[in-house]
Amino acid sequence: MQNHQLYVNGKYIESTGTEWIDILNPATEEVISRIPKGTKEDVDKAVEAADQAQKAWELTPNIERGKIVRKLGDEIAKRRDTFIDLLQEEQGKDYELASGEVDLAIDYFHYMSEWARRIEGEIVPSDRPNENILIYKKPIGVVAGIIPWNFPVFILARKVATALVTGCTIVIKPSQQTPNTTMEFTKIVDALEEIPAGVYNVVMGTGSEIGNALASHKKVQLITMTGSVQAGTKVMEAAAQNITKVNLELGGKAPAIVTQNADLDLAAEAITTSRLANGGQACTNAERVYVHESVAEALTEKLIRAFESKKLGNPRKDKDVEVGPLISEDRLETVEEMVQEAVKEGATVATGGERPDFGGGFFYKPTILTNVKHDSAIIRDEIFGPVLPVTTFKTLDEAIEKANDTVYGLSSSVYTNDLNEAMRVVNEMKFGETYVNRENFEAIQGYHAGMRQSGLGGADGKHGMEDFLATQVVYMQYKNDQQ
Ligand SMILES: NC(=O)C1=CN([C@@H]2O[C@H](COP(=O)(O)OP(=O)(O)OC[C@H]3O[C@@H](n4cnc5c(N)ncnc54)[C@H](O)[C@@H]3O)[C@@H](O)[C@H]2O)C=CC1
Ligand SMILES: O=C(O)[C@@H](O)[C@@H]1OC[C@H](O)[C@H]1O
Repeated sequence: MQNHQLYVNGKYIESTGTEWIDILNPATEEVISRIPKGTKEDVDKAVEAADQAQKAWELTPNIERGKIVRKLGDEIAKRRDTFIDLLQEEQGKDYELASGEVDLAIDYFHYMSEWARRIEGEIVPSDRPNENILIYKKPIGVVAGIIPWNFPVFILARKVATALVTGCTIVIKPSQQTPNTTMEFTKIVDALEEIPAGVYNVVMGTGSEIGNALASHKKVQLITMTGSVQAGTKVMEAAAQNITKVNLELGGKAPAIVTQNADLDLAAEAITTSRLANGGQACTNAERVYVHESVAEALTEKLIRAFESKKLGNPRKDKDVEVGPLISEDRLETVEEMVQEAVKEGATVATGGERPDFGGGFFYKPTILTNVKHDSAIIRDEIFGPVLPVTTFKTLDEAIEKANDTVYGLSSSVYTNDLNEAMRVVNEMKFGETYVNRENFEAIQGYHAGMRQSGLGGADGKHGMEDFLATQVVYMQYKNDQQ
C-alpha cells in the first residue's frame, strides 16, 4: 500500500507533518493508500517553488508551453487503463463513466494546448497623436488548484492544462479522498524533462488546513476550486485577506422540467442517466423533477422502471455495474437522512429508499420520491446522491418559477417538443447551463460556469482562460519628427 509524498520543486518530499490520512475504496471500505495530513509549512514550500519558477515559465514561448500541455495528454493516454482502474478504486465510478472521464481529461489537455497561440492582446486607437494603446493579456501568476473527489482526473486536467498553457505555475491540492489518480499524473510530470521544477507542485491534506493555507497565501494569485458551496465560502473568506482572485465551481440543484409536450421515453431515459451518473455525485446532475400534472403518472412509471433496471454494485469487479457506491460513510448517512426527512415531510418512496444488503461499501439504492412538496428540504438542498424527488406543476409559469426558486444556478434541463415552451424556459431560467431534451455533462468547448451560489468565473472554451490571465494596458506615446 502506498504512502504518498508531496511533490515540490520537481522532487518528492516528506511532509513536515506526522499524521496520515487513510484513503478508502468506497466499494469495499478497504484502505488502499495513505496521504500525509500536510501542514502550512508544506504549502509555503510548494508556493515558494511555484513563485520561483513563475518568471521563466511565463517567458517560455506559448507554443512551447502548448507542446508540453499536449504531451501531458499523450502520456495519460499511454496509461489510460491504469488511470481508469485507479479512478474506479478510489472513487467507485462505473467503468463507462470512468473511461469517459479519463478520455475527456486526455482530450482536455489536447484541446487546451491548441489555445497556446490564441492568447491574444489588442491594439486600440488613441485619441492622442503618435500614441498606440496596447492591451496585453498576461499570466496571472501562481495558481492554487483545489480538486474535489467526484471527477478527480478530469477536474485536475481542467485546472492544470489551463494554468500551464496560459503561463501560470500551479500548486495542486487533491481531495483527501481521491489522491491516487493525482499522484499517478504526478509521475508523468516528474518524468517529463520539459517541465521545469516548480511549474507543477502537489500538497496534500485536509481542506480546512491545506486548502485554507493555499487560499490565504499572499503569493497565490488565483485560487481555482471545485467543490461545495460551504467550502467555496471558506475559500473566498481566506482569499479576501490578500484580495486574491477566485475561480469557483460549486454545488448545484439542477431542475428538470417535463412538460405535457415532452417525449416521455426520452425524458425518463435522460433524467435517469442524469440523476444516476457517478452514483448521483455530480453537481450538474438532475436533482429535482417538475412534471406537468397531466403526464406525471406516466413519467413516474417510466422513471421507476428505469431506476430499477440499473445494476448497483462494485464497478471495479463488474464492468456491467451502472451505479457504484457513494464516496464515504458520511455521504451515505447524509443521503439516507435526507430521504428519511423527506418521508417525514410527506414524500412517498416509489422505489429504493434503503441500503442494499451488500455486507459492506457505501451503497444506496437508486431512489425515487413522489408526493414531494416544493418547499421541502429534499427539493431545496443538494442531495448529491442517487435520489430523485418528483413534483408536479399546472402551468409553465409555475414550473419556471419553482425551478428558479433556489440559491444555486449551475445546470438545468427541460424536456418538451414544443419550441415555444423550450424557448421560454431557456430564456427565463437563471442557470449557467440549460440542457434541452438531453442529459447533463457539458462540452469542453463551451463554458462551464455557475450563477448565484454555484460559483464565480468558469472553465472551458475560449472564456475558460480569462480567470488565469491579467490585463495590462500600455499607452505608448512616441515622437514623430515628421510632424
Ligand atoms: N460543484 C462540484 O463540482 C462539486 C460539488 N461538491 C459538493 O461538495 C460536497 C462534499 O464533497 P467534498 O469533496 O467533500 O467537497 P468539499 O467542498 O468539502 O471539498 C472539495 C475540495 O475543497 C477542499 N476544501 C474543503 N474545505 C476547504 C476550505 N475551507 N478551504 C479550502 N479548500 C477546502 C477539499 O479538501 C477538497 O479538495 C458535495 O456534497 C457537493 O455538494 C463536491 C464535489 C464537486
Ligand atoms: O464537479 C462536478 O460535479 C462538475 O464539475 C461536473 O463534474 C464533471 C463535469 O465537469 C461537471 O459536470
